[in-house]
Amino acid sequence: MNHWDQFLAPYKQAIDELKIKLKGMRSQFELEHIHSPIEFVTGRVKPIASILDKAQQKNIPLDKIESEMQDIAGLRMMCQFVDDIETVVKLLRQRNDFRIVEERNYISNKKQSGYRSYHVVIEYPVQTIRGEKKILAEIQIRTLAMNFWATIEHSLNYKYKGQFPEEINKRLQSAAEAAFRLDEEMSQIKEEIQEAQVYFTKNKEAVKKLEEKN
Ligand SMILES: Nc1nc2c(ncn2[C@@H]2O[C@H](COP(=O)(O)OP(=O)(O)OP(=O)(O)O)[C@@H](O)[C@H]2O)c(=O)[nH]1
Ligand SMILES: Nc1ncnc2c1ncn2[C@@H]1O[C@H](COP(=O)(O)OP(=O)(O)OP(=O)(O)O)[C@@H](O)[C@H]1O
Repeated sequence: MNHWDQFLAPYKQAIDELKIKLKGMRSQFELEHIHSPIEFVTGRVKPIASILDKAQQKNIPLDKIESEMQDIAGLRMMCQFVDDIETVVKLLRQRNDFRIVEERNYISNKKQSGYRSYHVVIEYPVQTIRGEKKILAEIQIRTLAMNFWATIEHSLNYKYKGQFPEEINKRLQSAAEAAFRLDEEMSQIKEEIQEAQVYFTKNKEAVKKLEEKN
């Protein structure tokens, strides 16, 4: 096994386990027919090239990566409404399978780029054949609109390496503003949307039961 495979193994295990656990939270809401504050969950282990780039940019020596790079294991929890983010954060704070080491609120303090999200850094214990290993993981909690903007901006960042032409910069700022307004509009009609979703889920279940009968 090469050095990187060995180093990344507990991070991969943590992502696999946490994806199941966080998706499990959504299933529990569905089972009880209550609006789930979690729409979907994704996770990834940071690519090696990206770990090395970041270590170089932030002057992190290789033997400090483990303790200083918080996003080698990264998860994202997407929500329909801004209010749901707080609900999700509260649910994370209640859990006892990891410890929260830091929270960063880029919703009340949006970044200069226009980026909005709530970040929770956790210390997660991975059980290995050589005993327990605690690793850091970053959970980003955001609405679908915040995620849309961040995904597009991330791709453009990759292309322009952070140096956007003025025109693109302006468009990104106005798109961030539009995403913010979209979140506000959706919050205004939240109740209506949720009622429609419950109605839709119940209808879907009734059809399924009928199909099973026939
Ligand atoms: N698309 C996009 N994503 C961002 C932006 N800022 C932060 N992120 C995401 O959030 C992660 C880092 O979160 P931060 O809380 O800013 O972490 P940090 O250690 O202060 O800064 P980094 O050096 O960016 O890791 C990044 O790896 C991205 O996934 C942004 O302006 N645009
Ligand atoms: N917490 C996360 N959960 C899920 N996916 C993520 C998370 N963080 C980043 N990603 C995604 O993983 C892929 C690789 O990301 P990478 O780590 O190179 O980017 P980044 O997070 O912007 O990194 P950096 O902090 O080094 O700028 C990208 O598609 C990115 O959107």
